[in-house]
Amino acid sequence: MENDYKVKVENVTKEYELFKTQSEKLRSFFSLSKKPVPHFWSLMGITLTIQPGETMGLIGVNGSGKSTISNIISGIIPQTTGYVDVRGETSIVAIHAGLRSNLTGRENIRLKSLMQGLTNEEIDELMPDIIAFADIGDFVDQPVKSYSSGMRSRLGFAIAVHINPDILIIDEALSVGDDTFYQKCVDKITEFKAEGKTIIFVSHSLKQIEMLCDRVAWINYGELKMVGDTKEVTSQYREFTQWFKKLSKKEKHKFESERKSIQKNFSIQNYQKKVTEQEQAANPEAKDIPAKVHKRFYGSVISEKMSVWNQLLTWAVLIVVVFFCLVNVSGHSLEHVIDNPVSIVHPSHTLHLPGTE
Ligand SMILES: Nc1ncnc2c1ncn2[C@@H]1O[C@H](COP(=O)(O)OP(=O)(O)OP(=O)(O)O)[C@@H](O)[C@H]1O
Repeated sequence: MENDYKVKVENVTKEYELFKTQSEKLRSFFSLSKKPVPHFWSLMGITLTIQPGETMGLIGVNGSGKSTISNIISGIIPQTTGYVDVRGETSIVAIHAGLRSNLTGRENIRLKSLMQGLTNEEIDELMPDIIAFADIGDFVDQPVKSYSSGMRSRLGFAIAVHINPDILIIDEALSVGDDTFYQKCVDKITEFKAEGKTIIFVSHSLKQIEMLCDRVAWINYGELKMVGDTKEVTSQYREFTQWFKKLSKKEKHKFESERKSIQKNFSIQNYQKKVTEQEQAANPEAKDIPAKVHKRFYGSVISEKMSVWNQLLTWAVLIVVVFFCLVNVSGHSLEHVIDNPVSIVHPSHTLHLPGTE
């Protein structure tokens, strides 16, 4: 059914600005810098629907955008353009996301559970089960920064499956655990599937994908190359990877740099125009397609740059704060400074250092 979905992403893109320093990033945020910054489009228009109870696999070579789309769906990062509708609570298990390094395992369990809306009493009840599932011994009271990647994954997985999310997103988290833990996770995922939960499963292991997924989406250098039946998509992907492996080092490099160059030079305006034209061709009667496409592209996105109004407001607040600080330091009353503005730079009292007149 068209409307009976758990996750829907339409024409989703993600642009990164490749700043060299933090100050360059800050200057750009306040639109203070005119220096052009190289751009990279990690996603160039992904459209995907995931049904309730479905386990959707995400495959693709390194850097193709699997984690980016998973993070957008789980709300960790915003999309640059496009429509994202997620119906339910998500919980993501990823090697590099979700855990605070300076907090202990136990503190992370509490924090993540609180963020998921659980009460302290519910967390106290769940804590022993989560700790038992993670099976990381005394490390549970150590800061997460001291954990190995396998231990992080164990803890992340244990938390994610116990807080009972509607949508479980597993991003490469099974690849770092040992065999026993891997089996435990597979059993838990199978249990989740049997309960009718929705799962997004990112993996480089086609064996895992084939064992667990109902459908698979192949993300290829920021684009959705193929989506469909697990066997069909994995077989096409295998063909591609076998073809790629046979290339010489130079050919591989050429292929990858051509793809990356497309991602650097992607134009969101041209993409929007293309989508509009395609939809107009499919439905020539409809008059409002450009407006609908525009709304889908920009209707639910948060700008990562400050708008002109916000910039003006920020400057106004800053000026007022500085003014009041100066009035305070000058020692004059506000009325006095308003009547006599120059007095703001002539303090009402002079500091005398000890031993001086
Ligand atoms: N914060 C960022 N700033 C700049 N570029 C980024 C950032 N995060 C991701 N990228 C780029 O976006 C592209 C997609 O990254 P992503 O991590 O989504 O790929 P992936 O398919 O999950 O890769 P892998 O299989 O290696 O985990 C990569 O080229 C990556 O370098």
